[in-house]
Amino acid sequence: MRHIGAFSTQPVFNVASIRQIEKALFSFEGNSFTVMERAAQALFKHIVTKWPDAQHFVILAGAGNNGGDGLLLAVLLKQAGLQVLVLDCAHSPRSGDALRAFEAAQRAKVNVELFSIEQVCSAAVVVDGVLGIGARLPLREDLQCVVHWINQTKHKGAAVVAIDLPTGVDADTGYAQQCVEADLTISMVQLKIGNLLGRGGIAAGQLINDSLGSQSIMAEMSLAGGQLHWLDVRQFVKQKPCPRYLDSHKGSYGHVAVVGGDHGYGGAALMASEAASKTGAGTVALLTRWEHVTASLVRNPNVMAFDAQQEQVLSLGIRNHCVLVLGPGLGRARWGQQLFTQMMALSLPTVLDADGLFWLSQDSEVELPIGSVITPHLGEAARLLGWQIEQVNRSPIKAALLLARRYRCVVVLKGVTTLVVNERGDVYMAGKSEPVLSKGGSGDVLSGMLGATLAYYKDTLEAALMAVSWHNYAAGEMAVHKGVHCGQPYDVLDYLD
Ligand SMILES: NC(=O)C1=CN([C@@H]2O[C@H](COP(=O)(O)OP(=O)(O)OC[C@H]3O[C@@H](n4cnc5c(N)ncnc54)[C@H](O)[C@@H]3O)[C@@H](O)[C@H]2O)[C@@H](O)CC1
Ligand SMILES: Nc1ncnc2c1ncn2[C@@H]1O[C@H](COP(=O)(O)OP(=O)(O)O)[C@@H](O)[C@H]1O
Ligand SMILES: [K+]
Repeated sequence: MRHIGAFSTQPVFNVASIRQIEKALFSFEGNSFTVMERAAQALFKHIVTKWPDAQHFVILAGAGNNGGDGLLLAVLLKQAGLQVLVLDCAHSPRSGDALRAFEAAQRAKVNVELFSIEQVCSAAVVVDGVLGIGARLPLREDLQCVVHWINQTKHKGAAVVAIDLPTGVDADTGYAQQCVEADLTISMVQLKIGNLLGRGGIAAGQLINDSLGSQSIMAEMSLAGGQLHWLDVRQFVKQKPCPRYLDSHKGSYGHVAVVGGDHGYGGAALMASEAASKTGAGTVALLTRWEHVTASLVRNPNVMAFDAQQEQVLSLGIRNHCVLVLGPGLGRARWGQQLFTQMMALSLPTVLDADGLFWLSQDSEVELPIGSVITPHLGEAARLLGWQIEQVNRSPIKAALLLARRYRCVVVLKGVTTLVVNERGDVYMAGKSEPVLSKGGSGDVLSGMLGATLAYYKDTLEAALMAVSWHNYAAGEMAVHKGVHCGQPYDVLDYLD
């Protein structure tokens, strides 16, 4: 556990660290098979708790220890008087604990058949014990058939449980081309990156981690990849994004200046400024094209709207100790470029988003002001790094870390699960899939929210985590009330209270 402000987060590990923890756990317990037995008990407990009426189970078991867990689970289900069939997917001989588990299943007279794509399945629950953290991708062709069969079975109505992680997901990155789509994933020992990020985060379904007793031995271990954290958005939002106190005034909550909105893109700047205000900034100014000033005043009279080209705007709209949100709708023409240069020269903590990131990528000399945050999506991160988008998709943590070090700032790498990373190398993963956010404008709202939290919190990382969590959580609430199609990016702001 790590504490950020009043909140705790869960540690997440790469495969190398999980192997280290497992090794320590095996030596603490005296042998590894005991741990596999405990894994099977944990699986049994979680599955019968979730599906108390299920009578019929099918378990797909691979050659490794993930299959071993599945085989021992089959023994427990049989002993409980339930119907269970193991479909054997091992195309190499079993050894070690996996072999012992297979022998235990045979002794218990568990029904084991060789997997065939023609197999008809009427089970209520199908368990994926094909591959765990030992998987090397791409999947061999026969295992691709197994994955396809499991997903087809799910479409016919069975519930799917993945042991440790869905087969087909890369445990170190969450990347997958074809993978099992689980309803429930029971992660063993500790959370892995692949349980949370990218395709892996979606394919996991509901995620439970069972530490199998590893918690107590981890305190003394120094682990590679120990800087990774999972943040439960629901826990973070117990505190309002910018909590208000009784003896406060507008100056207590800081000033945010949103800069952007070239011709055609006024909406982006309007949404960002509205977001800053509704998130709780004390005062908000919008510096935009004069054509957008009236629209802003009509929609949000609380936001001071200025023509960015007027000389005196700098003294009116931008104040000492204020935070800038630079980029929403800034555009890639001369107007945007000039504003970018002018604003960077002020050395104020800045949220750099959208076209602000474009201008950043065009100028290798720029140094970001202290306390700044950049908010790229995968494409913007790829442009800043000179990578292909697919490269960022496959290695998002590496990409975010490189950006945080290069620009000496906090990086919010946006996606279904968003990464928040600082220069020191702390990595936070936050958010669950909210397809209602997959609409132009969602990023603009987030950048405005970030402006407000950055003005409020002393700690830049905490500010970023607060905005990202609230954005994701409020989107979920908004989707319930307005629907995933009708809900608009700015509607998120009605669910912050
Ligand atoms: N006592 C134990 O050993 C414990 C094991 N655990 C389980 O063990 C798993 C790790 O076990 P393993 O290290 O045996 O790894 P896996 O069970 O993930 O699989 C390794 C096997 O799959 C094969 N394989 C890998 N990639 C493949 C591909 N693309 N196509 C075809 N075959 C492929 C390998 O050659 C090897 O035979 C964890 O995920 C977890 O489920 C945990 O439950 C903790 C306790
Ligand atoms: N399916 C999704 N699940 C969760 N969050 C999402 C999803 N789709 C988009 N988002 C979030 O919405 C925002 C989109 O930002 P961005 O791509 O910059 O949009 P825009 O530039 O159009 O405003 C990000 O915060 C991203 O994390
Ligand atoms: K699995």
